Amino acid sequence: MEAVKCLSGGASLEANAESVLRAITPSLDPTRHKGQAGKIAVVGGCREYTGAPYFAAISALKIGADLSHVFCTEGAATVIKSYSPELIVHPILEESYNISGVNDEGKRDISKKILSEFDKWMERFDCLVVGPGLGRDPFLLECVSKIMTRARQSNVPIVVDGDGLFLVTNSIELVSGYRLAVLTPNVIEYKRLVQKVLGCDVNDQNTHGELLSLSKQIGGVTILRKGKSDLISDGEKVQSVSIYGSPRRCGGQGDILSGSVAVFLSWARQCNLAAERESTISRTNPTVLGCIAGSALLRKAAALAFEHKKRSTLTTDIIEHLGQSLEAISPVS
Ligand SMILES: NC(=O)C1=CN([C@@H]2O[C@H](COP(=O)(O)OP(=O)(O)OC[C@H]3O[C@@H](n4cnc5c(N)ncnc54)[C@H](OP(=O)(O)O)[C@@H]3O)[C@@H](O)[C@H]2O)[C@@H](O)CC1
Ligand SMILES: Nc1ncnc2c1ncn2[C@@H]1O[C@H](COP(=O)(O)OP(=O)(O)OP(=O)(O)O)[C@@H](O)[C@H]1O
Ligand SMILES: [Mg+2]
Repeated sequence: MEAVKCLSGGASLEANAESVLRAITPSLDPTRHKGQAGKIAVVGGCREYTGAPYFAAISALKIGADLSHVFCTEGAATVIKSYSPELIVHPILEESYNISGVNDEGKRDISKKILSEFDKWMERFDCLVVGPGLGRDPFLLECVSKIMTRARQSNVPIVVDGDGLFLVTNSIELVSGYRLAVLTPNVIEYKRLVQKVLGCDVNDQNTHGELLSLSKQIGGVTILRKGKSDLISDGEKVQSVSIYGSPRRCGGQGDILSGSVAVFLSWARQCNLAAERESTISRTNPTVLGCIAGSALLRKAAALAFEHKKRSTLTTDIIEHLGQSLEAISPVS
């Protein structure tokens, strides 16, 4: 059966997400060492937000990544560490309010130090997630721009979400033409991107054409437009994931998605390299496969959590169902 079918024109076809999940999820081979199932880093976590980076990073582990790091501000680090001992937390980012008495030269030194701390780790990561709970502090965002540029130079894939999209929308050159970038905008983030990049308002009469144009205009980055159905495009075609999820719209579900996409795209890249037979999946862009798999798994976990918790379903309940949802599709043999 063809796992991924799609049309290149004005329509999208529902992706066969279960086949994608089965094809890219690696077996638990005893010869594999720690790290081979994925090393993910989330860049996010500031004075206001500690939940979002935690949701993204812990989701990556619950799906099956081996190591999950968080790069955040010092204040956020203690909080995130106390949520979970599983996460490796680096308190390296700085916000303006914390360095208000420092002159320009001092700020340049701090920025250099942040980058060199990050550099020690970067080449080890299979994917970065930039943005969950990052905040919008100008000094912090300037440092994160440099981190993204460095990741790009090293060909590390980047999933951009939340405040990372605020940064990228205002500095589109950070991702423009980078085929290993994935943008995961919600309704508002998508609207801002369309306005900035295409110079017009969102056109609900031409959803697919618009998504294709947006992706092409940014040089073929993959875009996952979140909504009632998730729409995914790398500028070649549009695919959708509409599996029934949950009617609860509690905050944090997008953060689960960004951590999940990071893991699945890393797996899809490994599996593409190893693929010998000419299947539809092996010919599909791994960033697109990662989006299809992440969207489908989140929706299945949300449906299961809702079955149990109904109106009181929270993001943490959905995270607890990620493993069970993946097991139902791709069981450990
Ligand atoms: N626990 C945590 O730490 C969490 C932290 N998070 C982090 O927060 C940061 C900012 O992210 P964000 O998504 O809140 O900001 P943004 O996109 O500017 O939206 C702001 C406003 O847009 C509106 N709005 C939203 N959806 C809409 C819709 N479908 N249709 C219509 N309107 C809609 C809505 O406006 P309102 O209804 O309040 O008028 C909303 O207030 C980011 O870093 C993220 O990672 C979150 O991940 C959550 C969990
Ligand atoms: N109207 C909807 N019906 C069904 N599922 C939806 C709907 N809107 C969003 N979703 C699902 O919830 C997931 C998160 O999308 P959402 O728009 O809530 O992201 P977000 O605003 O970035 O979330 P966060 O609060 O984490 O920032 C999407 O992958 C999508 O599958
Ligand atoms: Mg979000």
